[in-house]
Amino acid sequence: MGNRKHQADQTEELYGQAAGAIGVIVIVFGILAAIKDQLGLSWPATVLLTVGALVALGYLAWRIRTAVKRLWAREEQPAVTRSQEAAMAVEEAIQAVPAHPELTAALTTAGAIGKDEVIRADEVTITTVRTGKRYDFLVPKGRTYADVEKKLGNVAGMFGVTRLHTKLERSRDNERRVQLLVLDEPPFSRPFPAPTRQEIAAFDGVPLGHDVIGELAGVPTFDKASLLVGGMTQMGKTTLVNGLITCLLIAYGEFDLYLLDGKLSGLTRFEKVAVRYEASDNPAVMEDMLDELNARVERRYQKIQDAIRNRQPIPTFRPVFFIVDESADFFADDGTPAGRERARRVAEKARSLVAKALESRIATVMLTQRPAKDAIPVMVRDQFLYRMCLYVASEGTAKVALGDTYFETVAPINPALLDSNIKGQGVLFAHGVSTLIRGFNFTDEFIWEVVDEVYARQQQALEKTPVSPLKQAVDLMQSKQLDFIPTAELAPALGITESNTTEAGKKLSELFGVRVRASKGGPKSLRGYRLADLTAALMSDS
Ligand SMILES: Nc1ncnc2c1ncn2[C@@H]1O[C@H](COP(=O)(O)OP(=O)(O)OP(=O)(O)O)[C@@H](O)[C@H]1O
Repeated sequence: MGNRKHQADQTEELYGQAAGAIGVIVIVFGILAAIKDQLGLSWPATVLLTVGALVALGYLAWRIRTAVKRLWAREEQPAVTRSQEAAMAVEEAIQAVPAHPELTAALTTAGAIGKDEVIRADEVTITTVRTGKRYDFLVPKGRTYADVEKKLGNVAGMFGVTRLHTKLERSRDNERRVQLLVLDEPPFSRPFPAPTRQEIAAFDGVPLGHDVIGELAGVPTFDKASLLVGGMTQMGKTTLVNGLITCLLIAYGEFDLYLLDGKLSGLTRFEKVAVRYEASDNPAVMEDMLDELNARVERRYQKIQDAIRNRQPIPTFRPVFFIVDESADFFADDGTPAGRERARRVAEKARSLVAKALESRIATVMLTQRPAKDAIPVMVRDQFLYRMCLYVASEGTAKVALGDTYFETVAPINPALLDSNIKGQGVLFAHGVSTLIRGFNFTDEFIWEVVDEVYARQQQALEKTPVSPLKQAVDLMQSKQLDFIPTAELAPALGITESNTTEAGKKLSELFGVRVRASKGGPKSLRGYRLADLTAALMSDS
């Protein structure tokens, strides 16, 4: 039934098409006849001419249609095409250069680079150094060294080590370059030999210790800077500061050293070359030293003001280092009203001194084994530009030494995670950068040799100073081998005939022209002068 209907439909269509064809032929024939009639041509010529004209018209229509299409395409497509082209180019480039599998996986998982980014294998160099491996590579375009620095803890984890096992260095030539050191074993598992004089002298700044690969590390300068060192007892603070003073004596040029040895014997090796050395844990002694140094600051500021007023260049002052071992004791009070008042004064004077170090070139180094919140007043702590923390039991204690916001800084190192059995290691935080270092442990012989050399230099300089009442006093004491001379004995030697000791003291002060600390000394505890103080006054410029 369906078949028969289909056949009927086909026959019907055939009839329709035949009728249409007959119609078209009749029309064409009519048109050709009309043309023939008009042009007076023969039948073959009329047919050929008409076909030729129709073909030419069809070709023209085709040309116009393609031209219009191309024009539209050009207007609509460029943005899409270009971005597609760029994406294809990137993809091709990525496919062309293989990614470094280890670094790419570590950095993407750590979140230092994006999931769709890679570290190109041809931009990675891996070198084996004596303590581990150094990866030198470029982060993808649009990223910088800081992206890795911010995630250093996570990156270390990806290498199966801790933040303590890593060291990151930035390059001077390219913001994208990262130099990542990954240690094979915990830092400072093996001691590094103490540096030679040449190495210390060649260091660009003041070295404080070795870094984890055994290179010298420290601070660029102590000009306009002070250092606070915290760490639990027996962790190596005193050894570290002995190393620091030794390095300063070797390479920092001429400077005045004021030492307050709260541990009584921690800094004694340097007494010979110090302008003032006090072995005491008495806050009164601290206050007296602070008064002396603050007076120096005042004199220096006076000179700066005078220079500015007179439109003269600002004088360059001789650097001064005030080093206080076990400083927390000096801020403690004995519970009495007088003790509390003194503690308040000491804190204020210390704050003032550290704050004013900026222009007066007086740098303070304070060490404390009790970096508890109240051990060193916050107003004093806040003034230190450089911070160092050796092993402490908790992150909270580390914050006291390194600053309350330390753990929010870039790539911090937690001192509570240090191995307390490896003495002298600590976190140095300077100019926003944390470096794990281990202080030098110089032999006594090395330190004595350096001290003796500096002492000899100081004596030579002393001999060359022009004759003055101060110089006469120093010469007199040296010739008599006296460490202390009572006022009553010194005054007549310098031509003062006053018999009253107080008056004689005043006249001596006028004669010296600078403030020299008079103190009690000698077997009878008489008022007089110490050789160290007279020498210091003679040597110091202000
Ligand atoms: N860098 C180092 N290398 C090897 N040994 C060190 C180092 N630093 C310190 N030590 C050793 O650690 C011990 C403690 O050192 P030091 O007296 O300097 O510590 P400290 O923190 O000042 O102690 P305290 O606060 O109790 O006075 C000493 O025996 C010292 O020799």
